[in-house]
Amino acid sequence: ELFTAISEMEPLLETHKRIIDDLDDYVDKEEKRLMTLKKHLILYKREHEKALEDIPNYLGNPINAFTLIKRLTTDLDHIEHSIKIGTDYIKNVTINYDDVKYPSEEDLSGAAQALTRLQETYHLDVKDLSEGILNGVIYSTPMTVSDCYELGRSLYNDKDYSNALTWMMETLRKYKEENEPYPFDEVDILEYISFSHYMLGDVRKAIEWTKTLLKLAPNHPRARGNIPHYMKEIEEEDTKLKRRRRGDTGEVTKEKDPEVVEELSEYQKDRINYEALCRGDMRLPSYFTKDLHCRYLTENHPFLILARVKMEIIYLNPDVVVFHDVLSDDEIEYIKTLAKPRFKRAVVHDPRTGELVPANYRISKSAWLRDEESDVVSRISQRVADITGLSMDTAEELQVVNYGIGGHYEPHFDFARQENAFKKFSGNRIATVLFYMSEVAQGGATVFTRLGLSVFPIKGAALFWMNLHPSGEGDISTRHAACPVLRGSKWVSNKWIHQGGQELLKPCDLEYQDEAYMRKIPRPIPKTSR
Ligand SMILES: O=C(O)CCC(=O)C(=O)O
Ligand SMILES: [Fe+2]
Repeated sequence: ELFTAISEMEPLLETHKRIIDDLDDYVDKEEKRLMTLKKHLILYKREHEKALEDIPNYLGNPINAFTLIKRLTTDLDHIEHSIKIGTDYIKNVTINYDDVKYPSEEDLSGAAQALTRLQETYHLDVKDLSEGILNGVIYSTPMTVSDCYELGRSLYNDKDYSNALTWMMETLRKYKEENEPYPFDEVDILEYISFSHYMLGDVRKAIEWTKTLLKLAPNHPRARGNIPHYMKEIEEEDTKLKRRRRGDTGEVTKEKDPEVVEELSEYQKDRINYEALCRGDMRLPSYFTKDLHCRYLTENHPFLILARVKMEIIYLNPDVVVFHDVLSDDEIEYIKTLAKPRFKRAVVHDPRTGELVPANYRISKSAWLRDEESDVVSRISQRVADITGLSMDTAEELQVVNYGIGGHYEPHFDFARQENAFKKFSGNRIATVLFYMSEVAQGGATVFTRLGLSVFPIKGAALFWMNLHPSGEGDISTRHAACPVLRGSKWVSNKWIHQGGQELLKPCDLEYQDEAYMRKIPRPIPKTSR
């Protein structure tokens, strides 16, 4: 898949350029050929009109007689030849090359889902989006009618009927404004609209739109066939409703399981927080933020006395810290270059099978880098050890990540909740160091859904937090996510530190963590006006 990482999309621009050059050449040749044909045609028409004015006189002129015959013999051969060259040329034109990269249907569907994810998370207006407007600013060329149609179609095929409907309505709006030929027409758009309504359970709307369709195409076989089918469904629904009102449904109504409802609303709450945090629509109360501060980190390692690290405490209990300027631009470029050729689509643990599988809720590409393969990688590991005061003996390799269009990682814990999930490692993931290797033009924040904390990437900085309580139990308040990238390309790398080897070392500010149990986590305040 190319859509899962921006860096993988670069070769597509080369493909695009090649198609542009060849099409340019083709159109040029065709235009010249057609110009010649057109010139002949104009001449013929003019001559013919002249001839019709006075036929005997016209044909009586020997020159006219000759040119007419010529036109119908040799000229005709030339013209036929010219048309034939055209068709041969058309036949031989190829814009499908074997040696370049192409996106697949899966990429199209991934990119379509990414667009709707951005639309939903960042509350984007569909009309603005299709006109290429983001937050009131023009940021790309408007989408064409056919772009909107393909997007709607792809969403429909992915069974996302609600978004398919939104985009088909937008397609219809644009279609009516423009007057150009497309490989689809209004009837096709209307069919998607009515079907989407039907799939969403709104049969009445489905009928309404099918009737609009039938006005344009009275003999449309599917539409005609659907009307009685829809009518029957409405009738059945009405009788069911009447029976239910009379109380003679014969259905056994099950008691709702209160726990299931509870679980769902917890998830929904998390979801609402997640999206609001991604938009930067939450803030922490001032009684809490007043204790946050910046300082130089000089403890943990003698090296730090010489090269002090700028430390910004952005959350207390559990402590979330940003270390500034810990990676240089050169190191970042080096790491990116090393990782790129090894990129694979990020996978997650399937709790049912225990296998690693790609998932829609984690869209990115990543690669793992070992300390032994480069001085830069081992130097970074050493830096993590110096800064955190933790042992790297049992840490994972450096994971380099690039997010694609709308790339994200939905709320999760970095620690494992199953005993055997990290069997290769010594213990659970005690701490995370998340290096930001790029800024992100818009979106792409790291957010902590239970803390109400949004962190927007700063190139060269690292985010650090402990995933486990001192007891070794997972700290559920560390639930976090990577927000969808709205504009730009997001690069990060993860260094996950494990429990093994930390026994004798004192993790950073552990006293604070002990105190944490006593303190209540403040609830973030939603920003009322944006
Ligand atoms: O990219 C981010 O901001 C967070 C990534 C993350 O949480 C992870 O990879 O586990
Ligand atoms: Fe994470």
